[in-house]
Amino acid sequence: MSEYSIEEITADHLAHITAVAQGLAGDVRALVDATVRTQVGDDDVAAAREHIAAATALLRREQLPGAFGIRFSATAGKRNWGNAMVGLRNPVAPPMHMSYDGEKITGTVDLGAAYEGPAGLVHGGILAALLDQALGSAAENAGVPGMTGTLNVRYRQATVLGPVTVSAWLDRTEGIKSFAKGTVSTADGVTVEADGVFILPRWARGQSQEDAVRTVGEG
Ligand SMILES: CCCCCCCCCCCC(=O)SCCNC(=O)CCNC(=O)[C@H](O)C(C)(C)COP(=O)(O)OP(=O)(O)OC[C@H]1O[C@@H](n2cnc3c(N)ncnc32)[C@H](O)[C@@H]1OP(=O)(O)O
Repeated sequence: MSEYSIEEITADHLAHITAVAQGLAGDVRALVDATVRTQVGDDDVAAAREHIAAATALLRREQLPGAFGIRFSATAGKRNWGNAMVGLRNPVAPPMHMSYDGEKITGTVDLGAAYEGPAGLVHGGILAALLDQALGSAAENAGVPGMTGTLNVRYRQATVLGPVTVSAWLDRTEGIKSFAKGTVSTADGVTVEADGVFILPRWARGQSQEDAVRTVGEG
């Protein structure tokens, strides 16, 4: 799995690149929201597109050959900055901010117009993705990581666009299988429930638990 790598990084450099990455991703998220909601005329859209094309060309001057991958270092621990749900450097990620309280995980995220499904409501696929991430992270955090084998999602009531809380915890393990559960909540209460099976893949079995977390972990 060449997309996992280990690198040395100083605390100062980490602080610097964190700020740069968060700034850029935040700017692009703002651009996406502005794009969804803009009501300006054609001339302004054309002018904006020129600016966007110039910015894209600037960023393309030096690119990674592929995805960001997952990088480990002594200073930063695991950096999954390209992750589609939590990636610090990925403007597609809402992003969900994760916090850990023992084996319980809480993700907070503010879902704006870019995440709409039904009118004014969050797209169901986005909610499933957030739950996948949180449940997988709960298994990983409990030391029993795995790839998502099955994820069951029950949409109990509509999730209005806006602030959302995702909760996840490990329910039980059976050998190399971890069973995790979770919910999505808003001011309306629990809107979505999920349970999932996370499986340590064959190629990671036989490694130490620490190495398995390192090589299978993706959250
Ligand atoms: C570090 C941490 C991470 C941390 C994670 C952090 C957050 C992650 C969040 C994002 C998660 C993702 O998106 S992950 C990406 C989406 N998922 C994937 O791409 C997974 C693709 N699928 C696979 O790679 C594979 O099918 C696996 C790994 C799921 C299983 O393959 P395998 O390893 O060959 O499994 P195998 O030996 O045949 O079976 C082992 C046991 O699992 C059962 N089993 C096999 N497949 C499934 C299944 N889909 N659903 C249920 N159960 C299954 C079998 O019946 C068997 O049970 P028994 O007979 O032993 O009882």
